Amino acid sequence: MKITVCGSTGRMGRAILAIAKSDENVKIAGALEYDGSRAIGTGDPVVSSVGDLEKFLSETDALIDFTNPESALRNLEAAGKYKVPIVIGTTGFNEEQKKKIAEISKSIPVVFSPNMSVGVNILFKLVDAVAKKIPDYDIEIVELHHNKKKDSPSGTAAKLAEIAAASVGKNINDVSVYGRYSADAVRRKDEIGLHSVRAGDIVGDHTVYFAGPGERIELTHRAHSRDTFAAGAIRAAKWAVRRKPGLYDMSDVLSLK
Ligand SMILES: NC(=O)C1=CN([C@@H]2O[C@H](COP(=O)(O)OP(=O)(O)OC[C@H]3O[C@@H](n4cnc5c(N)ncnc54)[C@H](OP(=O)(O)O)[C@@H]3O)[C@@H](O)[C@H]2O)C=CC1
Ligand SMILES: O=C(O)C1=N[C@H](C(=O)O)C[C@H](O)C1
Repeated sequence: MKITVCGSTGRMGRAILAIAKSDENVKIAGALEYDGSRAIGTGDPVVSSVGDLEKFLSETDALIDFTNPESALRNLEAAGKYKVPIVIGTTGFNEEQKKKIAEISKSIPVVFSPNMSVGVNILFKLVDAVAKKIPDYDIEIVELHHNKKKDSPSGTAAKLAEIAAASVGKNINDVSVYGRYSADAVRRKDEIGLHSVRAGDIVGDHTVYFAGPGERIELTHRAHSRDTFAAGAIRAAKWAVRRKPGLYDMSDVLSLK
């Protein structure tokens, strides 16, 4: 399978290329960076401009994107034009951008997930199960990431909150609270709080708290290495090339549904 990676010199792009190089079933068709990046023309494989994406797509079985929401949408449109399946690991999309992703997935397979690790996708299931059993317990989510991360809360924390809210019969837009900085920050009963820590080189930790009278449950996932996300992205790409057009996530890839 031939893959092209957008955001190839980023933290995730480098991890994906390293894993792809050690997989005899994967060939790297393209390693792309934004037009004007100092990385262009350097590296092994040589980094090319995303401006040439269409040229690479004709030789690509699956595109993998770990960039930012704006460039991911441009790359998705090109993938749609060339009918190339795409794996989107990028996070931080707004509702309108998510609608665009859903629209283009009518013509190509799109695997779109804020977290490609096996463990976090199991955590999604655990949170749903626990929330349904104890819907009256207070739910709070804390995520920790490295000090270079742009979006907050993490895409994973946002998804955990969405799942927890739906599991107790709420819409996350009605109950989410981001941090608490106020002289009047007393918790409302149905709030779901999301809190972000940015420090050092933390790869990514997520904890969901369920707190009730005299006790609490903490469900925590800690990523030790970006390899877990990178391996998941490559697994998703291999899976996507055998699928019909549609919007999929890692629970489809991992058969967790
Ligand atoms: N789904 C998952 O499992 C995971 C998702 N992520 C998400 O992936 C995204 C990337 O994370 P990370 O690798 O840490 O971030 P980085 O900033 O390290 O990497 C992003 C890369 O994309 C490059 N880039 C920017 N614009 C373009 C463009 N138009 N075309 C091609 N490349 C471009 C950046 O270049 P430059 O730095 O020069 O701007 C950079 O090299 C984030 O949204 C993050 O939240 C991260 C880990 C796991
Ligand atoms: O930016 C990161 O690093 C990560 N981003 C993803 C997110 O926003 O959820 C996944 C992972 O936690 C690492």
